[in-house]
Amino acid sequence: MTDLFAGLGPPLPAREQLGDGAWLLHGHVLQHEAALFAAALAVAAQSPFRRMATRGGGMLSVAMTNCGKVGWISDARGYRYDRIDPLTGHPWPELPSLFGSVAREAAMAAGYDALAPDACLVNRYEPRTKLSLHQDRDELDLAAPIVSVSLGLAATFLFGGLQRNAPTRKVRVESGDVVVWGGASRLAFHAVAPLAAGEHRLAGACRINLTFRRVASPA
Ligand SMILES: O=C(O)CCC(=O)C(=O)O
Ligand SMILES: [Fe+2]
Repeated sequence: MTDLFAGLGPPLPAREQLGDGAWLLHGHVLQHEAALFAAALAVAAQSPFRRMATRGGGMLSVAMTNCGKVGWISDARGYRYDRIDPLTGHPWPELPSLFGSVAREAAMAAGYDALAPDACLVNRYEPRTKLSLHQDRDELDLAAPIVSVSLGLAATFLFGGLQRNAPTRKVRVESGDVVVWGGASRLAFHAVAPLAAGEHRLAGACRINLTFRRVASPA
């Protein structure tokens, strides 16, 4: 009998461990893919994607926007969170309710308490753009995990250790995948390799990533 699945390799596990307290949840939000993508576009219709400057005088290659109580920004003064979008002069768009429920649930699926995000950074990667090795460390609340949702073109995500020079693990992240890191891995270095060209049925030639964070400690 012909094996229809011959050559496809073993099926991916639902949950792949990337480090202590760090998990890649394969296809975890695939059933919400279209709605999440539409909600991200609605956010960008209010607060457009833009490339941000860096303190060093450069520019991030990835275009970004935010929704939630506070948004992450970078400019000549450095990195910080702000309630106001400097481009529009208005508060960032509200966090769509689907974003809140997905972040809450994905944190729990990775073994954390429900996450109540007060910030969502929306990154738009076009072919050849990348995110260099960094830590997410501008948040006051380091007890809450980071929940990162991939949509659109697949990318190579690099997950390292607590030191910049620690070896990194490279994993492919596809639309609908979620990476959650917290606890002992909360300050792990991570990066996104330059995006390969391609065409995604929903997103076209780009990848959108939603990074949900708890910036302020709960009152
Ligand atoms: O795009 C990703 O997968 C990671 C995003 C990220 O690390 C960040 O926005 O800080
Ligand atoms: Fe990050």
